[in-house]
Amino acid sequence: MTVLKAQALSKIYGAKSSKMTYRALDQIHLEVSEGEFVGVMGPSGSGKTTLLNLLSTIDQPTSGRIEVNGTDPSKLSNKELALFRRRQLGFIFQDFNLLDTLSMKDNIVLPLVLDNLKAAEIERRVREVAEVLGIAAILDKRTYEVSGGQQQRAAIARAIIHRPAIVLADELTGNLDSKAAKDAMEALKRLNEEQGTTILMVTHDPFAASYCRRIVFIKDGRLFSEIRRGANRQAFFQQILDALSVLGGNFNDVSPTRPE
Ligand SMILES: Nc1ncnc2c1ncn2[C@@H]1O[C@H](COP(=O)(O)OP(=O)(O)OP(=O)(O)O)[C@@H](O)[C@H]1O
Repeated sequence: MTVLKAQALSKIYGAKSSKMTYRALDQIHLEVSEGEFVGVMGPSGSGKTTLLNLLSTIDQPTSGRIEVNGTDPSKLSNKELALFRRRQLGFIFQDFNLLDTLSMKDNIVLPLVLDNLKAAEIERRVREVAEVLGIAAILDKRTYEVSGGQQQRAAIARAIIHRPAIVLADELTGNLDSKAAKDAMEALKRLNEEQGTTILMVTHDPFAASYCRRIVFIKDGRLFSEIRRGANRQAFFQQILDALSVLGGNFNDVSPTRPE
């Protein structure tokens, strides 16, 4: 089943009346099926953030259509859109976006509290996701008492606890050291393989990307190429580096020597 469908998506920044317009995305087609783990890569300025902002309904396309689970968010009222975002989408950010005043557990359960789930069901779900993400022991701690890696895994728990149709992640390993990045990616891989969580992740990082099952590359706002992982992640890592070198452009964060 197709969870996310983007058809002929274009984004032009700048007012139509002004001469200063910029075509950041040009006729992007992208379909993500249920249970897929898709990476989006491309040089700086290629349009990755713009694409993610459109898919996450933070911004609207200049032309083209988006559907998530059969719903076109542009047809929703503001109130319906807020509900749609809260129920159908899960977000993971580079800087975790956890609330410092709350415990890890209170951060994680926020989407369920907003949806008025029963306390016993909330408790059951938080235990379940904390177990999968290896953060059961730190649920009562605050952000400043745990590592960046643990914060990111708590943020992943918050992104999936309400069982969204798709999880959208933006440079989720960008603020993590290599060990924490590996832990976060292994956790996402487990969620994808064992629970069928559908994930779309924008990243600069070939190591993080090697955990995806499919990667689409964009350049100058257009789809450039696509690769799929076979059984071997190491081989896929090399394939990603090769694809990036063909793509060209500026990849400041690429570190091909990162330890496995
Ligand atoms: N609000 C805006 N107004 C005008 N131009 C913009 C705006 N946002 C982005 N752009 C331009 O659109 C292009 C795509 O930007 P975007 O941030 O989507 O790229 P990116 O691939 O995410 O880059 P990076 O990897 O550096 O984060 C860039 O040339 C950028 O300068």
